[in-house]
Amino acid sequence: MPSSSVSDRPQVLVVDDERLLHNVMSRFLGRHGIDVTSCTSGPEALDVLAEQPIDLVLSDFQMPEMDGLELLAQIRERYPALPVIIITGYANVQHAVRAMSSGAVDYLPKPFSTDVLLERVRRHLAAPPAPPATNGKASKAGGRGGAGRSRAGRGGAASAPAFVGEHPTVVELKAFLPRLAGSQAPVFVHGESGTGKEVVARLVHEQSPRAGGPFVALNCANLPSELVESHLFGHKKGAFTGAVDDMTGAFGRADGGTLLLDEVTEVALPVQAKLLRVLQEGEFQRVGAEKTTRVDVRVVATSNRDLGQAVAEGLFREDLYHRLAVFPLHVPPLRERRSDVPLLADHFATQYATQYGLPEKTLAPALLREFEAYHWPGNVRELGNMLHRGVVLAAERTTIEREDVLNPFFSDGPSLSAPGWLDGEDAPQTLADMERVMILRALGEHDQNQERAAEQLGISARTIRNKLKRYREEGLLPESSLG
Ligand SMILES: Nc1ncnc2c1ncn2[C@@H]1O[C@H](COP(=O)(O)OP(=O)(O)OP(=O)(O)O)[C@@H](O)[C@H]1O
Repeated sequence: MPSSSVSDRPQVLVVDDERLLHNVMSRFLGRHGIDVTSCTSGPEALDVLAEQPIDLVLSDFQMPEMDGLELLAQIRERYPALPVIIITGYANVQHAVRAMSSGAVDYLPKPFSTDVLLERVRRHLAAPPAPPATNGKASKAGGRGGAGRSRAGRGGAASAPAFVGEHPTVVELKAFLPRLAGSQAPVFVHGESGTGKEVVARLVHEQSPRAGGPFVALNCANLPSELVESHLFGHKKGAFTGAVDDMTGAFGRADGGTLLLDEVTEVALPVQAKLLRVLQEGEFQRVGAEKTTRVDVRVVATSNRDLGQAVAEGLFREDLYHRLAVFPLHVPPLRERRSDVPLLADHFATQYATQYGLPEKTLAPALLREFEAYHWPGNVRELGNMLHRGVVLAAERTTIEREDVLNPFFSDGPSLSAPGWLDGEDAPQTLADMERVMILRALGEHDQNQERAAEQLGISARTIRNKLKRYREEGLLPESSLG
């Protein structure tokens, strides 16, 4: 069993009942400067954790004595900040979702390549194992100490964006990112405004070998047409009236890193030809320059238009489409992942309370229910804005009430009426679903007053009570809305 004799190397604990895997992992990770301690069961793992500092746990999901989830729960309790990666069966999305929602930082579907293993392990450790001077000491000093390593303190992770969400589509998207991030290929992120496309683009950068390089974002939709080229490629002094100095464009600034081209479909056709050239040849000409400039830039492009459709409409070059859409990703609208609303609401409540130095807050249960039924045309951005407002107006209170976010003075208040609530994948599929959504909405609108909600719906309050009881028994009400 490898020991922690080289104390400033990262220490990984592998828990798996397959011994063969131990040898492979410890030899492979050892060659990359990471020490591995292995054991074959959950109870043994807890003993190891009590005795020696560990920076990350890799545990199998299925084990005879104590399964990976049970071990995860024990670790969360004893060492809340210690990162745990769960190894799941191939394509077992349910296991993956359960692992992530139980607090695993990641999951690794079997079989995995050693490259993927190393990439995941490195990502979740405090810092890349090399150079050693930046790792070890600091990570050990701030190490477990009985409560695991601080997640926020893990190198790079503090500044890394978090794509909050546990809906299966979000879990799958997040699991897919590291696989494409390692390549050089362009990524195209499609999704409605405010769904988190830029967050995804930043994650691609953070998880790529370019993470140490610049991340430059350029919104192509906001640029005056005559300046698009300058902003993209830069210009020479005197290239046109107003070009009083040399200017480095976005491609130049992103050299060695990642360039986000937001709303790429808004770029005019002639400029699209130049974009194609940079993507194909890695070189471009600054406006007014004779020489070409070479750059090493990874492009992530986003749009809320369907690229294929933009091509069909003649707005977007087909060859550029094929260049960009090597990895086409779709970020679903929030109404198609409503189960993430409580989590996101919590995330923003904490974020803004911390920002303003206000007490921690939760949403009034009735308001949360309304949020869960709302169709969120502005997606996550809209939810974030509502919480920003709610936190500020709730001020010293610890509960955000309906009036805090839906004040009649606000242009979007006082109702979270949802004309589009029948749209989207999460929309009610059966009459029973629809009935449930309507009952919950009516209760939300009437401050949980069952008599008034019943009156609005033309049913008796007793029916509402009975239905609520059944929804609870069938687990159709989120925990958060039981209060
Ligand atoms: N899953 C998420 N977790 C945490 N914050 C999120 C998430 N998704 C979006 N946000 C936040 O919501 C806001 C909008 O996200 P973002 O700018 O990435 O959306 P977008 O799809 O790029 O929008 P647009 O198309 O309008 O540029 C940002 O403040 C972002 O940090």
